[in-house]
Amino acid sequence: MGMKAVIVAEPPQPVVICGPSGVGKGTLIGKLMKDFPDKFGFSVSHTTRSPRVKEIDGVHYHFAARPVMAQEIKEGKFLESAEVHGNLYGTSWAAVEAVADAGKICILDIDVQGAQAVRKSALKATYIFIKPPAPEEMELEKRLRGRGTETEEQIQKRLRGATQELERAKDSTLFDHILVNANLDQAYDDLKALLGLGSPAASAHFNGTAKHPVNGSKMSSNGFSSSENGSSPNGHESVSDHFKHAVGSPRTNGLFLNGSHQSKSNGVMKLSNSMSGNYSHTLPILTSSDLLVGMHSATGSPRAKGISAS
Ligand SMILES: Nc1nc2c(ncn2[C@@H]2O[C@H](COP(=O)(O)OP(=O)(O)O)[C@@H](O)[C@H]2O)c(=O)[nH]1
Ligand SMILES: Nc1ncnc2c1ncn2[C@@H]1O[C@H](COP(=O)(O)OP(=O)(O)O)[C@@H](O)[C@H]1O
Repeated sequence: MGMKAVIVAEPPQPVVICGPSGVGKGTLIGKLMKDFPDKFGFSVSHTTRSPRVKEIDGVHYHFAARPVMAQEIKEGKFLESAEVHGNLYGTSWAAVEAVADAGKICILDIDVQGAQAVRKSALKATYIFIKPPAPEEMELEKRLRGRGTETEEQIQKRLRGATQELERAKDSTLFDHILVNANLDQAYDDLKALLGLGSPAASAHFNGTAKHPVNGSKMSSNGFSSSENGSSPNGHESVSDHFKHAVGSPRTNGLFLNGSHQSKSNGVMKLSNSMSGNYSHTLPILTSSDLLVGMHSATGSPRAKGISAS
């Protein structure tokens, strides 16, 4: 029997996390990154807003001057960008590729406009909206004040934005899952379940399109810079096979793409030999049109073109 080259199956598609300011996105993502550092990678966005005290350039955000970022957006370096609360925010292609190249699942913390743009882009992803418990605006205000990172004016801007985001998410077909962050521990467990971490049953709807509201109740913690202890939750070992074998997902340059690829193509594509599993070749990235060929073909379709044994 002949050797068959297949596209390496890992990692599965990126996860887009949205939700109003103060709902706990950063906190939940921080926990996920801390408990599963080898599995998830954070897409470090660019922003023109000023860093908060504990924020580190290149870790939480790439803090950028507006003219520089605006220019880079023009040059096509961004997968999406949006004006949020009076500042520019954007996801660079490099940010998601860095995570994909590391073989990890990319987590994007972006606003609803960003999520809509990603939906329209070539990147294939799973979309989760995080909601506060009722009364929603009051809870957000309490959390934002508790976080203590914004001025009064900024808090007001965020609350106005929150009302809009909650409204937009309501009837939206954009999100695959809606998760209520009432109790933090519960919400984190729910998030892990949605991501297929924990119970095999949970992973089944990871790729589903049905809305999946999940509830919890209350508690608090910090985001990335939190001082939570290092104990990992249960479920670490029972990571679903879904994460190890993303069957049939087209992968180009480390990314899962839907339609036409917009920019960038200077990386390498990892291929593995189906006989040996983890044995991998690299080949120069193909052109966009080459990448589209066979995108919808099943796993295992031979992609012999350009393979160079390494
Ligand atoms: N479109 C888009 N939104 C982003 C990006 N990075 C962050 N955001 C969103 O911008 C909003 C403000 O983020 P941030 O300034 O960190 O404030 P916070 O939400 O109050 O913690 C949030 O809704 C983020 O999800 C990005 O790269 N693109
Ligand atoms: N379930 C929760 N209950 C109460 N407070 C929470 C909860 N989740 C997060 N927080 C707190 O709310 C504040 C905002 O959370 P953060 O993660 O910064 O939100 P976001 O990134 O969505 O703006 C933080 O001080 C955080 O500790």
